[in-house]
Amino acid sequence: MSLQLCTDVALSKYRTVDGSCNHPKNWGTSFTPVARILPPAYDDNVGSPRTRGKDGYPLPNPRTISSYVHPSTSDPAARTIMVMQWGQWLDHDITEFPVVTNANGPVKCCGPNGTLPTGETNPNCFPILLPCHEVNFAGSCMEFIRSVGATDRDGCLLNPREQVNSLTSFVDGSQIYGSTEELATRLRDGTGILLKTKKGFFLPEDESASCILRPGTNDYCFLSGDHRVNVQPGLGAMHTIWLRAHNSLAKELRSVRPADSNEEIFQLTRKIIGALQQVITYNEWLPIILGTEASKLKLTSKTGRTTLIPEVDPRILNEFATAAMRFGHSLIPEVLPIGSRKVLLRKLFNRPAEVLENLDDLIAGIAGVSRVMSESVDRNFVEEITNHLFEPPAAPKGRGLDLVSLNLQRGRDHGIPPYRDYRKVCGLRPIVDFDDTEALGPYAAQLARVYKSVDDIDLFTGLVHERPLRGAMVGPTLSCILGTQFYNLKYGDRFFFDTDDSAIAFSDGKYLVLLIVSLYIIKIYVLSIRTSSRTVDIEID
Ligand code: HEM
Ligand SMILES: [Ca+2]
Repeated sequence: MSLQLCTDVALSKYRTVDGSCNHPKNWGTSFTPVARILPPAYDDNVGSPRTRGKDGYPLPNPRTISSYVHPSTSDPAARTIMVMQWGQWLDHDITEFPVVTNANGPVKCCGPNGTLPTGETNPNCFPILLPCHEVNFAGSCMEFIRSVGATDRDGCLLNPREQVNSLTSFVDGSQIYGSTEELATRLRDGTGILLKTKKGFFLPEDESASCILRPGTNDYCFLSGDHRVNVQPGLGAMHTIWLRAHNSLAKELRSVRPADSNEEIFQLTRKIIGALQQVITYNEWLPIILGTEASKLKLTSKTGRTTLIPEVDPRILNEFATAAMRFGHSLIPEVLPIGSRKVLLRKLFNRPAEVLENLDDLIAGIAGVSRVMSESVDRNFVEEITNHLFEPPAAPKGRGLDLVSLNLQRGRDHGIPPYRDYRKVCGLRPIVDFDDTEALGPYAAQLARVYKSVDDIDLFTGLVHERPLRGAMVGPTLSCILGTQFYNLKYGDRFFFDTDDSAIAFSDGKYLVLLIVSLYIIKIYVLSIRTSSRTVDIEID
């Protein structure tokens, strides 16, 4: 986008599709490099993954860490599945690291049936070698390909290596509308005010996507503003709700504002829908995750107006996307309740069928009707994601993935320094040893089964070991990283929903209407985020 265009857009009331022209340095634009809290810790200081601990010995194998210190124990929280679901939905508005692909699509880094690769592989292959005696996976190799490295104008990798966020970092509903002009155009229908649907109510079809369809049915893979829409039906349900929300609001606005152009109606609707993402995230979700820290950091926005702080950098922090925000994987329940059924997640990955056939039951289940809850944020992750992630149907046993191993390997791929360093940045005291249960939580000693030194603990593993702060779901370092990111995404966003910038702001009357509409939506879909009191007897403290 040229400077000239940005100057024009600067006067506009509406966000660009790709997030450009929001920040003076164009930070937060899709397909640009992320920022970091700390410089990377690559083995060669340039871009090779971090694989060695402080004494030069190899770091423990990610799958060994996953098996030994992240057991699959269930520990439901006092929160409905919507707390998990909103987290994933929100994450898909703000972060996605594209991975390296080749001309035929995904790169294969392992041999057939999980055997070790033989011969030459793509230089970006970084597969997870499975430990001996692995019982849950067939073979000895789990697929993993490195994230795309950002390049300079000459096409050379940045030194040190940096990763790219393919989305607008702003909480702006880009998972609904797309983060590139090309996708945004593909998602709009011929009326000019609506988003494309199938039969008026469902997401349109993505013929190039691969998902699991039942033979002899009308199932199809979804197209949306974020391509991960098909990952699991709870997420597909959120995409469907917000697609419908856009279209019904646009029709309402059309009838009350006959003089406005179609473009004006579309953009106004998009602005309101984007604002609602922020209202729910900042006023409902973050206070649940961060407790009183959310108001201490001035993240909640219930009265008054937000003043932009131009020095605040709204880019996504690498540590946030590779480790901190992935705390949400600990919230994932074993089953999704759908009507009277409780369906194991392994049977739901990449299957759009439940969204197409049982949307209402799916939403009711996520909203807590069947009393299946999100899991607590802790070192435990359900087996559905540690032993059966994306397991192909009817394949021989052990062909899935382990999300915890992927998270750890991704952190090393990105050269993320160890947990210890982030305690320091967040003003916390150093870890003493593996008996330091105050720093590392009640299971500190078990970390010694895999790590040689407390200085080597991977950021992701350290963060989910922390004891939650009082009234919050997360511990101190996790709260610090999440808090910093969401502060930056509020005070560095020229279009934050309650901005005091009169060129952009909703008028006082409209601001009030916005809060009322959001309350209505929260009531229907998200109110259930709040403790569903009768089921709850577990205090997180
Ligand atoms: C059933 C639900 C979920 C599934 C199946 C899932 C699956 C995945 C997978 C496969 C990845 C990529 C791993 C890699 O190769 O690096 C990922 C990344 C991620 N997940 Fe999840 N996830 C789920 C829920 C959540 C939730 C609830 C949150 C947050 C509250 C979350 C936050 C993230 C983040 C921030 C990333 C990094 C995305 C990026 O920047 O590329 N996920 N997830
Ligand atoms: Ca976004």
